[in-house]
Amino acid sequence: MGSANGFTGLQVKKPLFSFGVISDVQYADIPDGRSFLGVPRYYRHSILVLQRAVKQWNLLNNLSFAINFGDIADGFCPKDRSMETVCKVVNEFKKFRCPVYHMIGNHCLYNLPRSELLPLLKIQRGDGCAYYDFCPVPGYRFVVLDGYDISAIGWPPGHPKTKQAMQLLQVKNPNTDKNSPVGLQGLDRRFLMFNGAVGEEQLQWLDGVLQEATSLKQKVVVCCHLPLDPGASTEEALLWNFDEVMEVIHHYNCVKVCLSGHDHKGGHSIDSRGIHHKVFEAALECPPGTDAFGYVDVYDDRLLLFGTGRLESCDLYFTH
Ligand SMILES: Nc1ccn([C@@H]2O[C@H](COP(=O)(O)OP(=O)(O)OC[C@H](O)CO)[C@@H](O)[C@H]2O)c(=O)n1
Repeated sequence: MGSANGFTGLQVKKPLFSFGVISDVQYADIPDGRSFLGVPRYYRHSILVLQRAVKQWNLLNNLSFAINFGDIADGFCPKDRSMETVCKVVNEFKKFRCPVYHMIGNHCLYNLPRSELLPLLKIQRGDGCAYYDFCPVPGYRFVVLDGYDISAIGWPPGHPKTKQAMQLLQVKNPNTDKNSPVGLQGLDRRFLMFNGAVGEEQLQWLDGVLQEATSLKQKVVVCCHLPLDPGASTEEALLWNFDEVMEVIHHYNCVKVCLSGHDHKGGHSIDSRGIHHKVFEAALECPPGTDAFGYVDVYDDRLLLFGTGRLESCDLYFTH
């Protein structure tokens, strides 16, 4: 049996399908810098990581699609170069021979408004939201959440969703700089302007999708730029209403794995109901010559993640 951890048995079973993964490319044509916490960021090198990812995915020749977990261009990109920068990264993804499913992150929204960003990423719902689902095979469904549905970034200033987000931040974060977690305790440290929430309509949509998946006996993989479990992520990176989303997910047995980005160091946990949460290591934080991308082999009872470089391989065996 195959294993992402390098252990192999006698029988090699073919996966049902496979897909590529990469997160937080955050490319910009600017000198290297550091995160707020001092972690080095290699803005020009990150697109080389993406190029090597696409090369690997094409060479493998057995992937059905790839998923980009968001933040394709960095917020420090000069605003008059945002469009060309986002297009440059999207064009690298287009060199992959199969479909690429994108999701939006905070840095995407620092660069472009939703009205310009979503058509480039081929997310075309028509209402400005960026959640959707797809079925690569009849037995599996992927749900892509819009973690910035309720957000202080990305919607126009007077938009009801901007107002809702600002009201929540006003209550939850007393700091003048709403990106600062200073003084916030424990899980409350997630109430930062660079995070967001899944809105009521999207929660109802998620509930409907999981109900349908259950009746069709489909296994579900939930994808979101923002992590959904405190065990897999720092508190500062969590979706504001991760608890409400997980309440919907835990109502059903169909969700086996949740995948995300945003917390650049990566992480893994198994939550109280046995669901795996994997946070992908960021392409942006790979020192020159190193990588962070991978691919996933999907079976009936597990996902095997094969990471390259800083993206850690792991076996995600379903517990139910
Ligand atoms: N403790 C912090 C962290 C960040 N900021 C400021 O918030 C803005 C966005 O931060 P940034 O690190 O660029 O966001 P990423 O999406 O790249 O990374 C995700 C986080 O690391 C998750 O933990 C930026 O203006 C920062 O300076 C802050 O004020 N205080």
